[in-house]
Amino acid sequence: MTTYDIPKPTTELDDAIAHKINFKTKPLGALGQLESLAKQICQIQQTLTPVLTKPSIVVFAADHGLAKEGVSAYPQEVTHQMVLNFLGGGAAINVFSEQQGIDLSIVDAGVNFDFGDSPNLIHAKIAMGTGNALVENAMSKEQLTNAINKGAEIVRDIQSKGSNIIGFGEMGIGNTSAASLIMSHICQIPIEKCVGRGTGVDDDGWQKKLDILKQVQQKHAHLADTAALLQAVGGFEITMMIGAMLQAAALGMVVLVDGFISTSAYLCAQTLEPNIQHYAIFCHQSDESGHQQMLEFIDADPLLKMNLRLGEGTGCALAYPLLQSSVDFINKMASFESAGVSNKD
Ligand SMILES: O=C(O)c1ccc[n+]([C@@H]2O[C@H](COP(=O)([O-])O)[C@@H](O)[C@H]2O)c1
Ligand SMILES: Cc1cc2nc[nH]c2cc1C
Repeated sequence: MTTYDIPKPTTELDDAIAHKINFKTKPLGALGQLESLAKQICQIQQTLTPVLTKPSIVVFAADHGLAKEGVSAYPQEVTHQMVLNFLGGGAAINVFSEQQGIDLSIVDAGVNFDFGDSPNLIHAKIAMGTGNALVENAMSKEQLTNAINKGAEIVRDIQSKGSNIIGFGEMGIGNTSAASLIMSHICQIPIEKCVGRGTGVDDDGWQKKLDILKQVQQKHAHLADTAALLQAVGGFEITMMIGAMLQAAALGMVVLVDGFISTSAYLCAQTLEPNIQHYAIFCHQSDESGHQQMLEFIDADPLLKMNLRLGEGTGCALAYPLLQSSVDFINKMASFESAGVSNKD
């Protein structure tokens, strides 16, 4: 599997960054998490004057063979119907990204539908959905490689148009099942702690989902590495997102991670290239029950906790103004010296 050379940002500017933040006109540390965010963005961009240019959100969409086992509260055709909704401008992510001035692209990574051309649609279909992981591998090795490479190519294109910050969203009926299986394997947490209600299955639906995912785990009991895991149970949107996240970090972009599924892709990316952690910002803690433990596993400090469980990159769009505030305060706030305010001794 292709991997990317992601440099650890140098620590050369760390003292100057800390000094700049600490001497703003505020009690020491009083801007809380906004300060660590500003520091991280300065480190990523290796500057004391960071900028966010052409913020972008990419929604990767795909269908899952496992959906036919009844692991979701909604039917599989909702995946393509929601893609049409994204293209028509009517989904939550359309509303929030427009509100924040964020460019939105929708990627057909493997939806079971033939879309025509549309200004915001990127055609990257690997297949009309994955194989049913209960009975076969979700994807072939070649499909895995193609998905990773395509994700990277999409990000290179977005970066070449001037973007230095990119949010990763997704849409795919059944994809909380794939994400739970990924989480269980990488975090070594029993599957019952990783399975949540997704789009809203009831108690019986949750039990059925758990039973099926246990059977999937038995079917794919021996997985050599992350590539084998993705081949066995991954989704095309999740896999393409991994290639995209790795490429974004390799290009020195700010990587915005959304909810449960987006973080499962990040888990794989971090397993492949641990240095991606320096570039990633975790936008929110989803209401999906496993997300908290997933975030704890990677020691992430999410910006928002709003009981969202939508996906689509909505958490990225909602968190974006906080990133803008962190960049603005470090660039625009007066220092004790420039404003003539007395500092503590
Ligand atoms: O982002 C999240 O944390 C999140 C949590 C629960 C559900 N979702 C969305 O719901 C869909 C998957 O749910 P399900 O029940 O079909 O597995 C998929 O389109 C996701 O974008 C997203
Ligand atoms: C309607 C609907 C919208 C979504 N957006 C992301 N996942 C979704 C799942 C459903 C069911």
